[in-house]
Amino acid sequence: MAEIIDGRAIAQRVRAQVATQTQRLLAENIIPGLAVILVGNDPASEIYVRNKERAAAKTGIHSETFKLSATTTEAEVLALIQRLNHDASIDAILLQSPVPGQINEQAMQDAIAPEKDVDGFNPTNIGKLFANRAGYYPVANTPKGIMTLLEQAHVELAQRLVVILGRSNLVGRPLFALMEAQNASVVLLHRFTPDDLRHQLLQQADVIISATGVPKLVRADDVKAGATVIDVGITRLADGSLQGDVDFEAVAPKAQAITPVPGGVGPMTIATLLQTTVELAAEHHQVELEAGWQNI
Ligand SMILES: Nc1nc2c(c(=O)[nH]1)N[C@@H](CN(C=O)c1ccc(C(=O)N[C@@H](CCC(=O)O)C(=O)O)cc1)CN2
Repeated sequence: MAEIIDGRAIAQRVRAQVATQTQRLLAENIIPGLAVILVGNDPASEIYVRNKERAAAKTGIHSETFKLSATTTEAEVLALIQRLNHDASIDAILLQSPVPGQINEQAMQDAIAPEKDVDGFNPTNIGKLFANRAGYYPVANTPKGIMTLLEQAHVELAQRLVVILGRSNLVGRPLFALMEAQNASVVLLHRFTPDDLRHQLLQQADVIISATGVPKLVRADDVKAGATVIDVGITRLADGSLQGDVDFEAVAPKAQAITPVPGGVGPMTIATLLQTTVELAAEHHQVELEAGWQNI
């Protein structure tokens, strides 16, 4: 039976480290500031944003949430982003995704100042990631959190075959770059990959990351014995339960390590958001954070 990678426990350790780092910054009169913009009434987004507010407050980060109506215009969101770009009390700006149809999400991501782009969605930061530039820049929090999970579970990436299912800007694409930078051989598959090719590649993978939102897409016969399986998919079923992309019961007995849904990757997204907020605040004030995140 596989090791179950406990995302809640690892996220808790990241949050404790964020609280410690925040205390260090506060001692130098630096208050890390996070602005979260929520446009519209998507019920899941409302919960995620509330959880972000609560988690920030618990760690000592100053957070402000801007709840805008579903009819807010693009010009209004842009004006808010521009105001926050110039607000010295704000180190990190996040526009909760998805946004209503009248708003061009990419244009808003482009408008967030790269040095406050806590989601790492601005093309300047994406470019640095894909060019494997040295120095600090923000990276999308779900893939960054997955890298923390793998590190904490002592999963080796160098010289391993990693297969990623799903090429979103939120998960698959940045994860591809992060894994490649760790000297993994990475294959990024998507909805146009033929089923038989997907099956053949998955069977060879040392590490599988699935971020498709297709319930139970990854089955036991897709997985090589001893592989590590990371499930990013979260689908709410008719009975209210959550189902991942991986058939957990069937795959777990074959895998070396596996994340559950819920309680795997999900909790890392908010913990890593707080981590990135503190890192951005430290960057802005040119303060070196003493302990590395690897000490969690
Ligand atoms: N601007 C952004 N928008 C969105 C992001 C993001 O990183 N930046 N990610 C997701 C939503 N998200 C945070 O925003 C998020 C998703 C899931 C979880 C989580 O803890 N999931 C739990 C299950 C929760 C449940 O019961 O529904 C788990 O998997 O255990 C936290 C945050 C899209 N938008």
